[in-house]
Amino acid sequence: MANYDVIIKNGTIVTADSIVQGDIAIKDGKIQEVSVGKSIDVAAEKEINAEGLHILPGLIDTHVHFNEPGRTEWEGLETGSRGLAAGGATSFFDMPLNSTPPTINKANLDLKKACAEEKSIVNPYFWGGLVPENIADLKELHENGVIGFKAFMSPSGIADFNHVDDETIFKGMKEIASFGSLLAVHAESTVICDQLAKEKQSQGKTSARDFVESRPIISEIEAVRRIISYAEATGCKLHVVHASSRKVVEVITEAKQRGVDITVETCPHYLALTVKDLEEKGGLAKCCPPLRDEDEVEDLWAAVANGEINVIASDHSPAPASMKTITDNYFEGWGGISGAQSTLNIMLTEGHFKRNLPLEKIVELTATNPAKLFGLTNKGMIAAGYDADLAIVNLNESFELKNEDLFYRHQHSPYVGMTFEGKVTTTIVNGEIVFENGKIIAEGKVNA
Ligand SMILES: NC(=O)N[C@H]1NC(=O)NC1=O
Ligand SMILES: [Zn+2]
Ligand SMILES: [Zn+2]
Repeated sequence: MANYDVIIKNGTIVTADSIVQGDIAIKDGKIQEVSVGKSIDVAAEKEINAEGLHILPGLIDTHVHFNEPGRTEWEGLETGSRGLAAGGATSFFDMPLNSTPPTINKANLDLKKACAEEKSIVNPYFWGGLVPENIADLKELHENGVIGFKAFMSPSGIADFNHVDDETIFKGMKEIASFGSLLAVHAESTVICDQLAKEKQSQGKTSARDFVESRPIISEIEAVRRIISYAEATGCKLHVVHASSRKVVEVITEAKQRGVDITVETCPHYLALTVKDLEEKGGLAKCCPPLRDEDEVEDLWAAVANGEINVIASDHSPAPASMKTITDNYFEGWGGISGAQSTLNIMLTEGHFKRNLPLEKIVELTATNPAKLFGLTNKGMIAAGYDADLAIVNLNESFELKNEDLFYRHQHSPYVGMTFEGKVTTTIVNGEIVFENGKIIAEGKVNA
């Protein structure tokens, strides 16, 4: 009789504060024992030899758009969660848009939960939406387990998910504060972006550079400053998603120092791609806020290294290839990066290997902080009692990402063609191996 379900032997165990050599024993979906310096010699149903491999807490991707139900032809819970598993992620927080209906009331949340229950091969969590029409629904969404609320301060690109006016922000934040949840914001200034876009388009200026100039860093800063004021006026906890520049992060850091309860996310694309990629790759590299120039990328890495960023998340927001094709007008075509499978690859290649970012820091930003900030008390850590959500990585293996490696509904990504150092060999979710040596092996799931 096996005492454990799985034992991972002789791996290099990476947490947010240490790197040690040891064994990990798993039973009933939980880490039962982590043994450093002494092997666990107990029978197990499955033994994984992790000699020469690194074991990280599975990534918790706090920002994905899996678009199901209703827009599954763009991306779905099955394909999206497979992409995550292949990239070493074991949990995700799905955004309230671009599914139809959007997650703006309990009935819609229930629909999404049912889809995820049936199809996701990693742990699903959900954001609720804050839109001008649903302040009365926020409390019930909170009581039904949403992670927090997401609002757009500028148009979302989706007809059934309206962006918030200032009055909605204020009322919504007051309401969210009353039951102790938090608001995540897409912070770009509607006025600045709309006016600049109109000017550009009326002059026939529609290049990649024109598009980027129509959504300048100051537009993010204006929106972030405004929302910080509302946070201070209402006492609502705030999380700013996808900051594209350290200049945006600095405004947040200054507010933190004043005692504002605020955190900030950035995404791999702002750390690995530039306007040049937008020019060369076209729609594949289009997103909002847009990619910035090289000096901004270096500054953002400095912010990551210095602890000014709380969370790295993918903002995976794909669309069919036809919607990502841009011929000459960059104001057309879907804005959203297809990238959930590559977050760890980018953090390892561009962060650890190229810029000496410690592995512990990568774990902190992709797993430990997300778990702590959003109340996932059993996740984001490798220690006895925690959920057995793990990514096993071979840091000595490199590979070039190919379209056919992607598990998404649409096999494209701006990261295709990049050579990554470090490859995920195995992903374990709640003690079950869901991905191993290039293959999804989750049992009992749709088409697994
Ligand atoms: N609706 C949606 O997914 N929007 C996302 N895409 C993007 O590039 N930025 C976003 O906020
Ligand atoms: Zn956004
Ligand atoms: Zn998003």
